[in-house]
Amino acid sequence: MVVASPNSIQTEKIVSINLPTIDLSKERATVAKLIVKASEEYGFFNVINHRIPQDIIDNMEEAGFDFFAKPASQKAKLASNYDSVPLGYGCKNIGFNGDVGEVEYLLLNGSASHISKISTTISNDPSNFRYRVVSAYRDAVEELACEILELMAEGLGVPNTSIFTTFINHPDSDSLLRFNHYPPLPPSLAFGDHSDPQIITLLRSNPVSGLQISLQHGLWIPVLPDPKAFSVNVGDLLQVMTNGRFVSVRHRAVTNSEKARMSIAYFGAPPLNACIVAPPEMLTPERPSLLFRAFTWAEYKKATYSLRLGDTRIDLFRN
Ligand SMILES: C=C1C[C@]23C[C@@]1(O)CC[C@H]2[C@@]12CC[C@H](O)[C@@](C)(C(=O)O1)[C@H]2[C@@H]3C(=O)O
Ligand SMILES: O=C(O)CCC(=O)C(=O)O
Ligand SMILES: [Fe+2]
Repeated sequence: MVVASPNSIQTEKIVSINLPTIDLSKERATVAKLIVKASEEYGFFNVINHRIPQDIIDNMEEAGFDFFAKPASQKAKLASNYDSVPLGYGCKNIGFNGDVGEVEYLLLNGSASHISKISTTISNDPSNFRYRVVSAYRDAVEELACEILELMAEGLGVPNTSIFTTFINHPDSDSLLRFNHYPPLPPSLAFGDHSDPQIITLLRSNPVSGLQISLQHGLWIPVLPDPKAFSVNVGDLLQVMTNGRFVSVRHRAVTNSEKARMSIAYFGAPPLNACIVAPPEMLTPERPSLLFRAFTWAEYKKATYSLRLGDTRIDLFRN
């Protein structure tokens, strides 16, 4: 079905299709194959029966809504530029290079000092916020991300099935958590077209639409929120490590007039010094040579932050 896009989102077409939903409780080899197929065809899929306890999700969502309901002056105190990354609170500005949108966000990294600073400002019960809310959520989604990455390696036939998980399991992994809050506004672009630079993203939102993915230039597919599911998308690094078999899909978020939307994203990233390169098993008769040169996550991250949101940074690393 093709319908006209909202006026303020220019002239692109919005196309509805059913994206793959993968039931993690089904037979392992079948699940692994389905995940590989979805990662190749869409770079994006939903997982259900993920076994993350609902109270861990509810506590995190409640903390997010409580935070965004605070006065602007209080939230603004949490803006920070840590290690050249815009961590903490941001409103309408995305990154350092002039990208704007109707989103306010809270970006957290795993460092104890950062979460501890944020916790004392955000919550009257910092220890509860830090350990029982944020850390519990992060541990749970990280475990789910590892399960999915193991299934991907199995489905791809890579003998070392922990090839991807070792990066995000690592104590120095550079993973991030991000709350995005979209106020109810006439349909407009709130978080512009981009791909996620890391290995894998696990995203969920309250039951309000807004996320769209692009499989073909100019065609946008709305992703309907499913309260039972986590949305999973392939990041740039996983596209590189699968030698282009998996696609790091471009996506964006739009506002709607009726309801506020809040999404929570986990970006699974390797340690800064990790070397990113496709393993030999990814070389096939169809792709006999490496499409991307080897690089470290530090190099890739530097390129990411020096560019605009919508830039295709991965192209800088092609052979
Ligand atoms: C404009 C930018 C914001 C961003 C860093 C960048 O320079 C380009 C990529 C952006 C992005 C998109 C996915 C994630 O939300 C994010 C945290 C990331 O790792 O890359 C953001 C960055 C950000 O908002 O800091
Ligand atoms: O809010 C959303 O659905 C998308 C957010 C997103 O793409 C991001 O945080 O990188
Ligand atoms: Fe994203």
